[in-house]
Amino acid sequence: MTISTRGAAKAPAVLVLEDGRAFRGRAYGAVGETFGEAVFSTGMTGYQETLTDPSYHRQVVVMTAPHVGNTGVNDEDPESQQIWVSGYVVRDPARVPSNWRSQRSLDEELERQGVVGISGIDTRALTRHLRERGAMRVGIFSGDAVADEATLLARVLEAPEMVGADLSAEVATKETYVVPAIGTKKFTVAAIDLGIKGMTPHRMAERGIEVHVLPATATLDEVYAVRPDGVFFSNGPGDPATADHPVSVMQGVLERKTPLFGICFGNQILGRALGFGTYKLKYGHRGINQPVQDRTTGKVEVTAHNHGFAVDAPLDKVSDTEFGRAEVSHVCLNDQVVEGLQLLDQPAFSVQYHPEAAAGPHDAAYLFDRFVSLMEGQRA
Ligand SMILES: NC(=O)CC[C@H](N)C(=O)O
Repeated sequence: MTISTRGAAKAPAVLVLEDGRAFRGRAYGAVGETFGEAVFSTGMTGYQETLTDPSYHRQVVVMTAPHVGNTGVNDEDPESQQIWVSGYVVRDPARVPSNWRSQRSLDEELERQGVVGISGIDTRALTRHLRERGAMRVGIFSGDAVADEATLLARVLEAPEMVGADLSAEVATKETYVVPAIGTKKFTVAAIDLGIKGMTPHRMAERGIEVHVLPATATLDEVYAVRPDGVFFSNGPGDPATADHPVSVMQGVLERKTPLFGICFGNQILGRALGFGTYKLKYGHRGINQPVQDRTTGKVEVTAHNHGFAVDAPLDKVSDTEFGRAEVSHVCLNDQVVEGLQLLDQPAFSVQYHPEAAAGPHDAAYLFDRFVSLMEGQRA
């Protein structure tokens, strides 16, 4: 076996936060420069699913797990056609990937896709900094891009902020495509792609749903042209306060009382469609072990998260909205953030986290069955 020396051969690199704090390490993946919002993920597995989740577009992901890349990269696990993170930060990359499914190393894959990363920095110190000061803009510079810190800081300060970013159209499909039902087809769902992960239509297909995945720009007429039994709004990058078009399409779906399900960005859009606000969390929830309570059953589930914004809805009362009574159905037990909404007078609900999570945990998979029940109820 050849022990790779790639990591050792890599160029010096520096990570500069917008408040001036800097960390020095070595290049990881592509050499060059990149910018984004610095966020940390606490997942110890599932790095391929993280990297290819379109919701991470324009974010530089800091892995709190110290050892990343151990199982290499395969062509089966990605959630989309490409890596979407704008940069990647790891403490100690695996020098030798080891897994029967591995086809190449993570370092090679990042390089192949032109994703600039940095390794060998104190990711604990960086994470604590982000936890105390909040998510902020960052730049990673390696090779010829390295310059004095004042120059690099000025470049970071020129990069766009996440607040106010309207990004769904940049990551969503341009053309409608269909994911066929597995086995007997029972339902048709129109899924609005705001940055959808591949596993989401798959989880529906497993339940006999034929999924028509529509571009983010789809109109209400285009949604109803597929004659849907249910409408789904996906996860996606950016600030939900900018998502005016999907909000108005969703309001049209709610007026028609078609069964509706939303995940993550889709939950924020339901919040807005009902008249609630959204706000930016200090540093967000990203990882695969977040405790959420389903208040409709009292059960606690361990769940996968990736959100930097949240819905501002009252936890302690039923709200009267334009579309009838609504309540907070799920809440995060770490910080009481709203993690789900449901309407009481019509078949619509959403969650802020990821029941489709390919890398697990799968505690929340029942939510897809809930969506099926709503569509069954409509037919009865
Ligand atoms: N995964 C998502 O859909 C994220 C939604 C939104 N971009 C947020 O950060 O909160």
